[in-house]
Amino acid sequence: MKYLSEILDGLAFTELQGSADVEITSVTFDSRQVKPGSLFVAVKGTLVDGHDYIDQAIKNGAIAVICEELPARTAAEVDFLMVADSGKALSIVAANFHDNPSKQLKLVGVTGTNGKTTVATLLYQLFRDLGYKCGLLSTVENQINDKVIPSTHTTPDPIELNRLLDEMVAQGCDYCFMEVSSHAVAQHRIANLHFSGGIFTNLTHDHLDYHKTFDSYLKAKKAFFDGLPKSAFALTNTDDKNGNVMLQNTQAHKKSYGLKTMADYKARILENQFGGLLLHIDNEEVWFKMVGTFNAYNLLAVYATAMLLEQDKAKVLTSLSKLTGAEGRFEYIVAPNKVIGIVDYAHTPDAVQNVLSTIHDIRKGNEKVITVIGCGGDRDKTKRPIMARVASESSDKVILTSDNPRSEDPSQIIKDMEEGVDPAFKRHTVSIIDRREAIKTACMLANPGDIILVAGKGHEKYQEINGVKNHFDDMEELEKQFKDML
Ligand SMILES: CC(=O)N[C@H]1[C@@H](OP(=O)(O)OP(=O)(O)OC[C@H]2O[C@@H](n3ccc(=O)[nH]c3=O)[C@H](O)[C@@H]2O)O[C@H](CO)[C@@H](O)[C@@H]1O[C@H](C)C(=O)N[C@@H](C)C(=O)N[C@H](CCC(=O)O)C(=O)O
Ligand SMILES: Nc1ncnc2c1ncn2[C@@H]1O[C@H](COP(=O)(O)OP(=O)(O)OP(=O)(O)O)[C@@H](O)[C@H]1O
Ligand SMILES: N[C@H](CCC[C@H](N)C(=O)O)C(=O)O
Ligand SMILES: [Mg+2]
Repeated sequence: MKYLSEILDGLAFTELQGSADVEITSVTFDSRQVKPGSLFVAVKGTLVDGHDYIDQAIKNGAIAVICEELPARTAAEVDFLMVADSGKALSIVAANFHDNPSKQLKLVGVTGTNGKTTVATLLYQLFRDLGYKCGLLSTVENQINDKVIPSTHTTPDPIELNRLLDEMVAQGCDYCFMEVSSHAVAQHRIANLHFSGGIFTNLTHDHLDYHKTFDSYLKAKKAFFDGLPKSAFALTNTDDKNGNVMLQNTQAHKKSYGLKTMADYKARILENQFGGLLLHIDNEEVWFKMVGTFNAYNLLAVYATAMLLEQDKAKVLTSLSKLTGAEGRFEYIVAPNKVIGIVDYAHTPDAVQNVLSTIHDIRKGNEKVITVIGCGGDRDKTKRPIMARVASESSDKVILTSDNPRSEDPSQIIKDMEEGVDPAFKRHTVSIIDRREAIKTACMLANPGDIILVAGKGHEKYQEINGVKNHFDDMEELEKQFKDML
């Protein structure tokens, strides 16, 4: 419980109706979650306008409302505060309600199109191994020390986010490593958090359904770096085309990492094979368990962050060399007949390209590469033909299938993908709507030594069709098929 005046600290409001400094029991932006004594923040969303639910919030017991437009008639017993942007206001009141927990932790955010989960998870695993109490907020799961909390978003809403950070403080955490999605920046989910550092991995095509243009997608990512405080570090990948752009307007300490260009933290790949990576990193040669050039970038970003957080170099490299990263990222199994199955969360054109290039780099001879891939429904449609083109050009056989169709017709999603396949590659591309059947077919087509890539769903344990999430696990499907492959 907190007094309204405490929760409003730092919030600029233009008009106030009612003046009682009431006690607030909870803060919410969803009228359905309102309880007696709640502060309701009316936010204009992508589907509906929270202002239309103010009456319902009051009926459910709200005693204060923050909004951008005052309703025609306001209830006398309720405090109304008018603000320019309710989304921003929400992040301020959510942080105040929980006593600004981000200021009591060393909070490091990771942004970029690909690699956020991998980098944040490796940092969490590394700092746990170094003996610290830590939190993790990621696409796969949230963690507070060893407690696992299921995650619904890559970056939670401001209320959930501050609640989790508050619990981390209560559990004595020193650090929190979190993913910062572009949606989160655009929707002010991370506004008003105090970061000790920011990491940029890369920027390639994704989420154009939401951001409309690549430029506004870049601006959302950059806004995170622009907002970092002077005391923080801003660590960028200088090999990425937009790596230096990210640093242009930040007041944080500018730091860089890269494999190719001049950078503060450098690494070179000496060996890249199924068993792992041998890197020349900051003048040391170290074997890592993680595979592929993209993971060399992720490992280097993690190493640089650990150095910026003043950890011991030798301990960091020893610990990092043992880690395997997040679930469903280049996870592989080998069948009794030596067919290799890889599950990877590649769901952008660049990620598909990277994972297939890695497979080509590390396969021993001319083993066939069979790719099973789909694209999510109700998400960026423009990436569908490109993902299919990339997959067909870099595989010996491609099975186009369903990912999470959500509310869309799966056969239409597959048609959108087929449009991208060059006629020269059509012969080795088939479409099978049922993902289970698609994986089974890939296994039937594979000869000993061949490599099957099942892309797009990684760690996900469900397939969402028409609002229903049915149990589905790519690795489990591969394991079922592999058992009988003698
Ligand atoms: C498109 C999008 O990002 N939507 C997010 C957004 O919802 P919204 O504001 O559009 O919600 P809305 O349904 O229009 O409702 C508007 C307001 O009315 C309120 N309302 C609504 C109904 C009602 O009865 N009463 C009521 O008060 C709602 O609580 C809300 O405040 O804000 C919500 C709270 O933060 C999010 O849960 C929701 O995520 C949806 C479910 C989603 O799918 N988001 C994805 C695209 C997303 O955010 N992905 C990124 C990562 C992508 C990546 O990994 O790269 C993520 O960070 O997870
Ligand atoms: N540094 C990287 N550069 C390019 N591709 C990468 C990189 N790291 C991982 N990938 C590819 O992208 C996929 C997703 O990786 P990861 O989950 O770490 O990214 P993410 O940014 O968290 O994704 P999301 O936006 O869905 O949360 C991996 O399975 C791999 O195929
Ligand atoms: N975080 C990503 C996940 C995509 C994963 C893919 N399996 C899909 O459902 O589209 C997104 O929201 O776009
Ligand atoms: Mg992620």
